[in-house]
Amino acid sequence: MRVVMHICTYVCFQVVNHDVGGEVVGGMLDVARRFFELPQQERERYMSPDVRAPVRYGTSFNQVNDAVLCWRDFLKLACMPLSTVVQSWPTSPADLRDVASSYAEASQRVFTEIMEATLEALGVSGSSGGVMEDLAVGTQMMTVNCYPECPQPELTLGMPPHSDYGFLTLVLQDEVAGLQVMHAGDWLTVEPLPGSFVVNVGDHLEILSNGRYRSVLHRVRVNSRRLRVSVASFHSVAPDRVVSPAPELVDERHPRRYMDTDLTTFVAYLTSTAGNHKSFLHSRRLY
Ligand SMILES: O=C(O)CCC(=O)C(=O)O
Ligand SMILES: [Fe+2]
Repeated sequence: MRVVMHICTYVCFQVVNHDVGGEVVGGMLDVARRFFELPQQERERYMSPDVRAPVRYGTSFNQVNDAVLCWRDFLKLACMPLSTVVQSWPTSPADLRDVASSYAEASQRVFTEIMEATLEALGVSGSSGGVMEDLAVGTQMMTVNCYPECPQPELTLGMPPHSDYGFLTLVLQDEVAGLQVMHAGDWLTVEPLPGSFVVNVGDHLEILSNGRYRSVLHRVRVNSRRLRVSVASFHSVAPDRVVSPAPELVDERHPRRYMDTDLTTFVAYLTSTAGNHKSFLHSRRLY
């Protein structure tokens, strides 16, 4: 695969010309749409208060803590190890398991390729405690988002400003704009490029890179005209695996900026607070 990257802003980029077939990305958006068209009772079977559940349907951002609800429904699917977790995924639409597992595999493949290039660019490839090996047996969570048409879009958001927790997030958006990233004090809309992946730097990469790469603050706006669907795939190491600044990137001129962290600490943080903005990451900062 030859990845061509279009730098759309300073803080995130879109990948086009990847080797994931149109039927895989198109199929994923299509089955996502059909899932959200299912009767409410069918979807509600997957509701769970347990944020660690391998399949979880819900609404808003963090339903338990949000003071103001967001205009969004979601289906979260754990994707690793795929052959085990797929058994708990929804059985309806009938092709969801097949289509979503092909998509999850493709996304993990693209992630691995971009992550290898990223480590090389940082000068930590082949070392840093075998991060690629840890990622190969790490975690992948897929969030399928649906933002219905909203009669008063100026009163709410699809998602509040936040950064993602993992190393990189691959976002597949349909043709409806809504995702915005913060750059130099302004919200920039990431224009949908059909079939492309938007790649966001997450908190774990900010920590690993000792702040060379910054996780991107982003939000989702809703509109009154068209429902929007997106699929975000979050990639990280296993929940108990510690993420720390790569030793190669810490020296006298670049002191260590972050405490060690792991996914378990992040989940505990999320269940205790609204977790908006970059608050989790800031809680891991040393100065
Ligand atoms: O809907 C989008 O474009 C982005 C979704 C997102 O930021 C997330 O699921 O964390
Ligand atoms: Fe996000």
